[in-house]
Amino acid sequence: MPSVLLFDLDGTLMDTAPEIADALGDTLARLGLPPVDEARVRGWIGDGARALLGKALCDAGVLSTPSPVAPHPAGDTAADAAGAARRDLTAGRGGDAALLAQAWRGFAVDYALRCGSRSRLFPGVAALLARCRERGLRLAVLTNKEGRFAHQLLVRHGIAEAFDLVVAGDSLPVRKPDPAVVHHALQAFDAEPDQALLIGDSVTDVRTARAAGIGVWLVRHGYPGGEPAGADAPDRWLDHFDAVEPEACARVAIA
Ligand SMILES: O=C(O)COP(=O)(O)O
Ligand SMILES: [Mg+2]
Repeated sequence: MPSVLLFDLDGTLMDTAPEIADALGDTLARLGLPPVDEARVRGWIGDGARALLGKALCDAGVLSTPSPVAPHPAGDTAADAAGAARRDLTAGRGGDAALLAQAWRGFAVDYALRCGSRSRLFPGVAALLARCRERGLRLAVLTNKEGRFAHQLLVRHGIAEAFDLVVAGDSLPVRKPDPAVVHHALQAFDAEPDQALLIGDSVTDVRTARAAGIGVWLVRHGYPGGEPAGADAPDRWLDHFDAVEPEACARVAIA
C-alpha cells in the first residue's frame, strides 16, 4: 500500500525569499523603481513568481490591480480589432496586462539568474527526504512556483532526485488551492486520498489538502505569518523536520 508525501516548496522545503527579493530589486531598478525589503516580499510569495511581480508592481502604484485581465483577442478583421479595442478601453484594461507581460519578461530572466543563489534548505529537509526514501514513501513537490524555477532550485540544492514528481504552478491549467494538483499526484502514484499527506506552510496548502480530502501538516517556519485557525488549521504543526518520522507520516497518510 503506497504512502505519498506531498511537499510545498517555498517556505516549507526552502527559504527562497532573499533571492526573490534580489531578483525583484533587479527588475524594479530597470523600471526606475526602488527595491522592496525582504520582509515585504515574503508576504507576496505563494502564488508563483508572476503573481508576485504583479503584487509588487501594484504596491508600487504601477498597476491598478495585481493580476490585470488580458485584453480581448483582436479577431481576424479590422472591425473585430476595433471592437476588441473599444471593449478593452471601456473596461479599462489592456494597458496593465501589457505592462505586466513586459515586466515579466525581464523578471523571468532576473529570477533565473538569482534562482539558487541565496536560497537555502530549511534545517532537517535533506535528512527527512533521505529517511522517507529509505522507508519507500513516494515523494512529490506541489508548488505554485513556475516549473523551470522549481526544477532549478531542486537541482541546485541537490534534492531533485528525492522526488518522483513535481507539480508546479504551470504544470496544469489550475494551481493550488485547486485540488486538481493533488488529484494529479495521486493519479501518478496510483494512490487514494487516504494514502497521502501534504506538508506545507500556508492557508493555501491547507485549503488544497482539505478540498482533495487528504491530511495536512504545516511548518511554523514558513512565509504567511500568523497561524491559520478554525477550518484553516492544519492537522499538526511542525516545529522542526527532525521531529518527523516517516512512519508517522505513513500512519497519517494511511489512517
Ligand atoms: O510563490 C511561489 O513561488 C510558490 O510558492 P509555494 O512553493 O509556496 O507554492
Ligand atoms: Mg509555501
